[in-house]
Amino acid sequence: MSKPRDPVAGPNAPEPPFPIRLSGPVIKGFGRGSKDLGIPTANIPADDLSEKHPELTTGVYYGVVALDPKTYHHETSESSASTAVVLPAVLSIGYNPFYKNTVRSVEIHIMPALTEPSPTAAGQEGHTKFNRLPDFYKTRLNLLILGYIRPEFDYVSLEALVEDIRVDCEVARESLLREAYKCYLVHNGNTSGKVSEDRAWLVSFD
Ligand SMILES: Cc1cc2nc3c(=O)[nH]c(=O)nc-3n(C[C@H](O)[C@H](O)[C@H](O)COP(=O)(O)O)c2cc1C
Ligand SMILES: Nc1ncnc2c1ncn2[C@@H]1O[C@H](COP(=O)(O)OP(=O)(O)O)[C@@H](O)[C@H]1O
Ligand SMILES: [Mg+2]
Repeated sequence: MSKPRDPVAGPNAPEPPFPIRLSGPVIKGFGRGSKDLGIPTANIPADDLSEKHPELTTGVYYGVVALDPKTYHHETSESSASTAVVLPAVLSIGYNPFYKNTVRSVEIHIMPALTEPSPTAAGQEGHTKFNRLPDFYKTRLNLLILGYIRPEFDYVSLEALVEDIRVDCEVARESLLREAYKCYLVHNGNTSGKVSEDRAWLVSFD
């Protein structure tokens, strides 16, 4: 048996180089996320990543995302149609060693709001059902990466890869529930200037 993973990742407040801003239209990947793994990932272009963010090494990260409300309407949103909803996310940047890709990809799995029960919590009956939204290809996506979880690995089986991504979702969730991270997801009166600035960038789609 491998040893259990830490329930949270990274320091108690984001430290440089985080938060890192990434943005792009949602593009087609290899079509494996939903079909093979049952885990949809919104892919965004990775072309100018090494030039713009040389500090971003391959690996798994957590953060927060917003989708352009002009083309994506969140079903359960209480906000008006013109305000983007901010949701927690877990993402992988790299070559997916299990699939031996030759190009780097940025793939984001959007999780339910932290106020909702986690579909990926341990000890649930049967197969894990990962969060699924209506498709939003071509929609613009803004992402603030807030912390690093682990390197990318190769796996002995598809099941082992899926189980590690399930744990990544739980680690991301627990990490984002800390006050200095939660403030990116929910407004509270005393957010600092820098957090408000990053949040304003996150939900702006011109
Ligand atoms: C949180 C997260 C962690 C991941 N970790 C790994 C990993 O360690 N090794 C790997 O080969 N792929 C990893 N992946 C990538 C999956 O293999 C990938 O999402 C899948 O190949 C779907 O690709 P597609 O969008 O091109 O269809 C990870 C994906 C996510 C969302
Ligand atoms: N929770 C989610 N997180 C990310 N993408 C999702 C989610 N739910 C549905 N999607 C949709 O599924 C697509 C990704 O599915 P995936 O099987 O990874 O295909 P692809 O290989 O084209 O990226 C996204 O582009 C998006 O439109
Ligand atoms: Mg994908």
